[in-house]
Parts: sequence; C-alpha cells; structure tokens
Amino acid sequence: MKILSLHQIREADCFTIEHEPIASIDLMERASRAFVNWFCKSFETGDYKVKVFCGLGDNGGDGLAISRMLHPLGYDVEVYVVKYSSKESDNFNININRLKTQIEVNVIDDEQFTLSLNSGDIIIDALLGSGISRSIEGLLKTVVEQINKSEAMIISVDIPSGLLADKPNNQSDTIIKAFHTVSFQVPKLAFMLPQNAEFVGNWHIVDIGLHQTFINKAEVVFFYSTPQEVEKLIKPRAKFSHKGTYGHALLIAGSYGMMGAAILSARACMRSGVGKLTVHSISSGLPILQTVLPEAMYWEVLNDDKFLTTDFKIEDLNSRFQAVGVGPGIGVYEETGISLIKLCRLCKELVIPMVLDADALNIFASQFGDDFTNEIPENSILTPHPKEFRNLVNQSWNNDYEKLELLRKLAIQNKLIVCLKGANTAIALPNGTIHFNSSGNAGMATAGSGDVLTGIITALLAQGYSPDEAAILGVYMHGKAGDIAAEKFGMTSMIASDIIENIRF
Ligand SMILES: NC(=O)C1=CN([C@@H]2O[C@H](COP(=O)(O)OP(=O)(O)OC[C@H]3O[C@@H](n4cnc5c(N)ncnc54)[C@H](O)[C@@H]3O)[C@@H](O)[C@H]2O)[C@@H](O)CC1
Ligand SMILES: [K+]
Repeated sequence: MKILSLHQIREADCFTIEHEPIASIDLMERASRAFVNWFCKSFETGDYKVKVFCGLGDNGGDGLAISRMLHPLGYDVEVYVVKYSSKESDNFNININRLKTQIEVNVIDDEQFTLSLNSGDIIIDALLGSGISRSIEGLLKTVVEQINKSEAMIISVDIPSGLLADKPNNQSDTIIKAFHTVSFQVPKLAFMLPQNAEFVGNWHIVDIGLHQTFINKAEVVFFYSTPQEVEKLIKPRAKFSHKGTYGHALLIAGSYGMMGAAILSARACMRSGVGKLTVHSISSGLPILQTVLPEAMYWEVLNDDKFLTTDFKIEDLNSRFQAVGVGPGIGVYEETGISLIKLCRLCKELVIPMVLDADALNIFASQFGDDFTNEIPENSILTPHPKEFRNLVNQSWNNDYEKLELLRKLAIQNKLIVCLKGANTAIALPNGTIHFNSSGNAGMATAGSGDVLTGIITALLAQGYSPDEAAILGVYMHGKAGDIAAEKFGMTSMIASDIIENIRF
C-alpha cells in the first residue's frame, strides 16, 4: 500500500472531486460515513457519552458530520466547537447548519473553559487534520491539554490533532494522544515512526473511495506492506520438486558461548523451506548443533575452538551454495573479521547473495569504519537493529525522519537492502523506496529473535527469491510467526524458539 505525501493526498482529493466527479462536501460525507461504520463496528451504544471536539477546518467538518450520523444510531453525542479563529472552511459551515437542526452545539471560545470529561466517555478528536500548518497554541492548546489529561478514550479522525503527517514536529508541540486513529484511505508516514507511537495509538485505515487512477499513478518513496500484498510473494512448492530445487544455504554462526544463536538461525532457516543447509561453526559447538538439528549438515572450523578463523577458498563455495547468511553469535574477534572479509570478497566474485546480521555488522562497524560498504557485495541484505545501524553509519539522528533518510542513503549509495528492525521494520531498497512491515509485536523484542530472522531470509535467498522479495517476505513472515507465538504464549512469555515453531509458509 502506498504512503502518499501530504501534497499527494491533497491532489488525490482534488482528482477525485474532478474526475469521479463528486462534490467536496459529498466526499466529506463519504469519509465521515466510513469513520462512523468503523466506530459502530468497534463500539456498541451504551451508558457513556461520545464527545466530539471539532475545529474550524475540514477535519472539524468531518467531526460535525460524524456527530450528525452517530446521533440517530442511539449514541449519546455531545458536540464541542473550538472557536480558535474567525475563519471556518466552507464544508465546516455546511455541516454546522446541517447539524444544528439535530443537536445543540457547545462553543468553546474562552481559555478559562474547563471541560468535564469522564473516564467512561469516548472523545472524538476532529480538531485539526492534515491541514495543520503550525504548532497548536492558545485556546486549542488548552483544549488539547485537557483532553490528554482526561482518562477518556480518545479516537482521532484522520490524524491526531497537532501531528504533522509527513515531517517532524517540534519536541515541544502539543499533540493529541489518541488510543485509536482512524485515517482516511492511506496511512500517513508519521504513523510508522516510533517517535509518534504515543500520539497515534492503534491506527486503522478506512476506504473513502479516492480515485484509484490517481493512487495507481502516484510515485512514492514509502510503502506499507499489507499482509495481502506480501503473502502473494510466496512461491508454491511444485509437486515434482526435490530438495535440490530449494537451494543449499550456508549459515555462518556461533562462537564460544554463543551456540544458541547458531541453533536459532539454523532452525529458522530449515523451517523456511530451504532444500539443504550447512552450518559453519566452531568445532566445539558441533555436538550440540548435530544433536538439536539433525536436519542440517555441518562444516566445522578446523583450527579454532572459540571463533571463526576460516581461510575461505573459492572451491569451498563455488557451485555449492545459493545463499550465505553470516553473523549470529560470531563475536567481534579481529580474526573473525579477516575471515569475514575473505568471505564477502568470494561471495562478490561468485555472485552469491548474502545476509549480514548482528556481529557481522558489528565487525564492519568496529574494524572497517566508514568504508565498510566497499567490501559488501551489492544487493546483500543487512539486518541491523537501531544501535547496530547507528554504529554502521557512524552518525546519530535528531528524529525518526532523519533516521529514515540515513537508511535510504545507505541503501541507494551502496546498492544494499537494509532492514532496520523494530516495530514496523523499515526495509530500504537500492531503488530508494522504503517498505514498512505490518506484522510483529513487542513480544519479539527478546534475545535470539534477530537470529531467527537471519535464518528465514537466508532460506528465502537460497530458494531463489530476489533479495528485495526475500527481505520483505522474510521480515513479514518473521513478524507473523511472532504474532502467532504471542497469541499462544503471551507477548511477555514468548521466546525466540516460539517464533521458529510458528513459522508458517
Ligand atoms: N478535502 C477533502 O475532500 C477531504 C478532507 N477531509 C478532511 O479534511 C482534513 C483536512 O482539512 P483542512 O485542510 O481544512 O485542514 P484542517 O481541518 O486540519 O484545518 C486546517 C485549518 O486550520 C488552520 N490551521 C492550521 N494549523 C493550525 C493550528 N495549529 N492552529 C490553528 N489553526 C490552524 C489552517 O489555516 C486551516 O484553515 C483531513 O484531515 C480530513 O479530516 C475528509 O473530509 C476527506 C475529504
Ligand atoms: K484530528
């Protein structure tokens, strides 16, 4: 699903009005109806009040239309218009006249006004929408602060009032803290970013019928990968296939005291459909690996019992492996760094796709400095978490928008696929697009979870998925497995092994 910029959302509105064609006020009516349908599905009528706070622009117009629609359905609706200016939008004025025949409208025009809000109330926030052009101040600020202080459930129309849709707010900005945000047609970039989680809450998209021709043509940088879109990438297994059909993966993982990382990534790799798997690890880890994962083959490090010191040769890899995953638990020993560079150079020469994770990234950051990307083959997949990412790019950021730009730059300049892990993992592709993942939960913030992801993506590469597909599908399936695990064990109790057991291709 495309994430349109604010400018494109405006254009989509105008295009729809002109080409459907539909009057602006009727489009607002359709948007408000879509909100009301969501609301009625989510909340039955009951012994509580729905308090709708409206601004003076089109977001306020939505609030008025929503109030008019909810009232006859049996909801106990109270309407408040915050008169922070003398200018109202045309659609606001039409809707206030339509509403006045039905419900009394309370006007707030004095900063001394104290709102009476109860914990059982539902507040609908229609103060400001995507048209916000400056920080909230004065009367609006007082109202938003009182709403945020209340214990009522807050539901924002389109976007939490005060939040900018696609650029950073000032840290001191006053913004509604919604429990739900019900947004029109497309998610806003702001919803994807950790810094806005406390304002956006749980977000939902409702279809308001903006013109598909415009949306299809719109060129965008950001995408939200819906489950339907991603699951379409899964290749069915052919009836007459054999293990050779699904590739041979090499996983390089584990060191002294870190064999768990090797086990987790290897198990996840096997569960993700790879034909054959060889794990390259220290010899003292071999008995453990062979016991827990008899399905895999092992290639031990000969000289060392603690870490990887392999002098990789072309014949070790040539015509043997379709994908190489490296990093989980390998440690950041200098000797391992030397082996890693040899490996990368060979993979580059033989054009074997790579996944680089965890300690492989830490080695690059600590031993190779800013030039680290020179050694990494093009189209490799990197899977850093934010701290690893910061070390890799050797730069910090002031807000999540700057972080996204650094991510994009890394992917474009070095032709890499970089998966920045976290809620809504952001996957940056060499073509400059960023794809936000839709699956997963906070229970996945647990040791070993990243090792599992490395195993999954390596398996997909070995099966012939393109690096772009392997990253997007792998991250999604990892999150989906985490969601199933969370349902079974609870977010707090689930562990990385539970994610593996619930991988479902
Ligand atoms: N245009 C359309 O066809 C549709 C618009 N819709 C609604 O329209 C909204 C956008 O409407 P608007 O562009 O009128 O935007 P708003 O409703 O956000 O209102 C913006 C107005 O408030 C003023 N303003 C901006 N920042 C302010 C601030 N910090 N303090 C006080 N005043 C401020 C602006 O000058 C402008 O007049 C969407 O979020 C959505 O809710 C929907 O009804 C769907 C269809
Ligand atoms: K709003």
